[in-house]
Amino acid sequence: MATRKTAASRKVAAPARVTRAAAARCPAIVEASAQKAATEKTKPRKPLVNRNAAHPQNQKTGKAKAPAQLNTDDADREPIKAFLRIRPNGDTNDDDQTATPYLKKLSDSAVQMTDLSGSNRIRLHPQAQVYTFNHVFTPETRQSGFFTKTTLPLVQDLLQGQNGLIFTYGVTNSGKTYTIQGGTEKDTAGLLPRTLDVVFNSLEGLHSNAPYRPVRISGVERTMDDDITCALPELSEEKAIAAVLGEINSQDVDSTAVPVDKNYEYSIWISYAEVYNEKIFDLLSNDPANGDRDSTCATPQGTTNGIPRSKRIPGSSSSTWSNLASLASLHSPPDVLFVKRKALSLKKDPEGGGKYVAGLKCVRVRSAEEAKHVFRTGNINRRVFGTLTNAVSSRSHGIFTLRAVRIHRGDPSDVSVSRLSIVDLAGSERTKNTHNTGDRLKEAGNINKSLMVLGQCMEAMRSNQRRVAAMLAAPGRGEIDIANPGRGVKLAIIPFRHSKLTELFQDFFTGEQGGHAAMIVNVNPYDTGFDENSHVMRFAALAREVTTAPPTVPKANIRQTPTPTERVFKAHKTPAPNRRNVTITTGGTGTRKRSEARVEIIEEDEESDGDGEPVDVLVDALFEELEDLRIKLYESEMRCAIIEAETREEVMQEMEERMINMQRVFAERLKKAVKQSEAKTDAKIDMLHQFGAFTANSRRKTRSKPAETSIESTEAGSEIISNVTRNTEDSDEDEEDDSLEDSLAGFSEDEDAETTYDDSSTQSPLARKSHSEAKKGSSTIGLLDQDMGIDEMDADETMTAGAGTDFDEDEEDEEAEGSSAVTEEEEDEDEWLPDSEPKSTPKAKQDGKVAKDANQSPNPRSASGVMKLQKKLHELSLYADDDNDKEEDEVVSDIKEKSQLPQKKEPSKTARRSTRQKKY
Ligand SMILES: Nc1ncnc2c1ncn2[C@@H]1O[C@H](COP(=O)(O)OP(=O)(O)OP(=O)(O)O)[C@@H](O)[C@H]1O
Repeated sequence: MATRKTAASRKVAAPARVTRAAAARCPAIVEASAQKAATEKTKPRKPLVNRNAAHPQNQKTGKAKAPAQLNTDDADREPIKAFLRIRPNGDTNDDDQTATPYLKKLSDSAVQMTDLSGSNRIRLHPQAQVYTFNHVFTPETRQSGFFTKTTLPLVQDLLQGQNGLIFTYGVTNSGKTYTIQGGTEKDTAGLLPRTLDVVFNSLEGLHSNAPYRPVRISGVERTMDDDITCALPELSEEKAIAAVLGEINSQDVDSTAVPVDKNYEYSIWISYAEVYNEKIFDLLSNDPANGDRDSTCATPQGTTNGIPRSKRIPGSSSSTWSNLASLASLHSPPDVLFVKRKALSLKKDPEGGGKYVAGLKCVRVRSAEEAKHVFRTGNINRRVFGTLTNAVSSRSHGIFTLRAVRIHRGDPSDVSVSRLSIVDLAGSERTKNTHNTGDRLKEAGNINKSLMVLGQCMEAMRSNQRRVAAMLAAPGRGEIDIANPGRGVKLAIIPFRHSKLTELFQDFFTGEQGGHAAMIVNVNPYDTGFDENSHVMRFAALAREVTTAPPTVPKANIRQTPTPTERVFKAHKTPAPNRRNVTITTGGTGTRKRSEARVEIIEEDEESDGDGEPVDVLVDALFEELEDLRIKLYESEMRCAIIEAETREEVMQEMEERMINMQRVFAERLKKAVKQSEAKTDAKIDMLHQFGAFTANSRRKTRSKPAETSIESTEAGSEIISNVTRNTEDSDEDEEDDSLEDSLAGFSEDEDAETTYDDSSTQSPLARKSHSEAKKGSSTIGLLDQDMGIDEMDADETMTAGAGTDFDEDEEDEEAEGSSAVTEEEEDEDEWLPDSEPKSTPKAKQDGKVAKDANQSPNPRSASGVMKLQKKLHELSLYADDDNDKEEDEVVSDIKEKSQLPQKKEPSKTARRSTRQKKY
């Protein structure tokens, strides 16, 4: 057993003063300060004392021993153990089955938390954080395995006379209650029923009948009552109540047993309290003080205790649960059922530094079954008073305490009391997530306040422990002088008193007896509360650094008579009780008629503890102010989140509209560009067609032309074609030349010429169409050629646009002289066709006519044709877009050049005539 070293000095904190800056920031402080000053006029002000150090016995000496948490040089001090339990997904309907957890297990003792929300909000903390624990339990962990690792060592400590504390911490719906109480299915019993099983399994045959019962924190008193127990509901009643409240936990039995010292006999005692709205209530109380016969079940005649009497429930007993049980079986339940309870006060234990709940019922149990029954009874009360108003969430902190009184078999004066507290903390939650108002907001505020204070206590304890460790490490600075505290290490005040929850735990952290502490952090990684969960994780990280005093087994002071104040409440003036209305619905399933009953819950405030402790108004005011600011912060965070969401929505809509507009504009432009491109291509094809028509007319003549002329012309024609083709391809790409396309569209409509060129590189659909039409024209010409007995020319030959220019000129000249084209053509054919060929057959004439008709386009070599073509080329070049201007110009000039080329070389008409004559 570890012995504790004590420091020879202690610190007394300097009285708190209101600074000007603080007063300016916080008017409430000023007000509180004024109140305080008024109080001080009548009563001499006590300095604010570091309660951890202020033990009355120690004040007698000039130098006091250090508080428990200062003994950092003691190797036996151990940090609070922290276990993480990850809840599985999919137990509740509202869970998103496909959600990705934001928690990843890295090892048996580390997890990584990553915010997957993708929110752009500025966070105070990095998005991915690694947290370490003593052990990380995955969702697959079974209740039995979890119990063995986390709670069983504490049960063993309890039976060896050491104190223990285990509490669950986490946001709402993270599995705290499941961890402690268990589920309804087989093998899902929680750690509390398992603890009861193990305790009674281990104490088999070692039960004591000694008349001792535990009092206050760790005292015992001799009791006259042979059998102290509380009134419990009958099993039938319990089932009926379960029908009303809808819950019975798994009835599994854990068969584990731990070794115990057989030199002792043991008696086991249970208390069950809850802290609700910063008030402590006894969950096992069923006596008139908390809910008497007349007040919980009023008769129709008159009133009792100021509560109007309603219908009396036939056959019901006086207790709350029996009334509830009756409610379940009634055909006509009462209109209003009144239940009343009174808050209990905390009193300072004169034998230790901590506080105990005055009047809290402590029930002796002799078997695990009996203990579970008591626990279920307490749970009924907890649900009725605390959670009926919110069926899905625990709104109170449930504190279940098992006390083991050990009496030595050989020495009846060797009596000690150890305790194990199992605490189911209410879910920490933010107001913004629950949208609570009124009573719910107050509840949430109080829950958060007590958890916040718990965190602050941890923080202060950690920092004090660090400072003391640093001080002890420095030579010659091992003492804190009470007379001159400024010289020693300055320790922060641990704000235990600012919440009922921490006040209750104070003794555990700073008391003489010490103990082991474990914290279970419950997390639902599929929940949306990332921020809340990261807050929980940070709390766990903080708690792991806090150490508790090593457990001791001091002998209990045995008191002979019970203190009357613990049994009887003093008559005093209390504020008006707090009233809440709850509607309980029963039946509605199967044959049972559905009925509703209104339950009015009356909660009276506790008495003033009257222990004369100074209450620091300033610190209280600061805490209130802090709470106000916290709520305001949440509200503003919520407003910011709403504004952010709205702004995002607006921006998104605006962007969407713009995109739709852009899409429309681009679609229109694209349509127009396609149209224009096609028109442009058509225009160019028409131009080619004009040359093609000319070629077709001249083809026959070309064959008889001198070889050099033909070659020269062929090269020129090929060049034109390649230029035009290239330009046509380019023009396909050019889709945005509005004005050019418009003009060309008109141009294209005017022309209905056909083309004879055969170039498969043309890409546009319309061009292809024209191409196929041109092919038709070509085949017509081919037919003509065949009919005329001329071999079909190849493509190059067909495209020899300049080959027959001489003869075209002849035609033009002859036209100008008034001769018909047909006659001239015939003449020419007669002139140039070989002698073996028939000069002119009627069919050939007919086909020649057809060919002529098929080429109605203006002849580019006629004066008007050239002018027209030039005009159109000019238009084309005028409207050509900038990008294609150069190429268009090239083509245009090319065509012009080529069209002029023969003219330059053209011999005079007389010369040609003389040439012909010479030939013949
Ligand atoms: N480890 C688990 N395995 C299976 N189901 C679980 C587990 N943990 C929690 N659950 C289920 O999740 C739900 C919520 O759990 P529980 O009521 O224990 O949350 P809580 O943290 O106590 O919430 P509150 O703080 O609001 O009381 C319950 O339906 C419970 O059965």
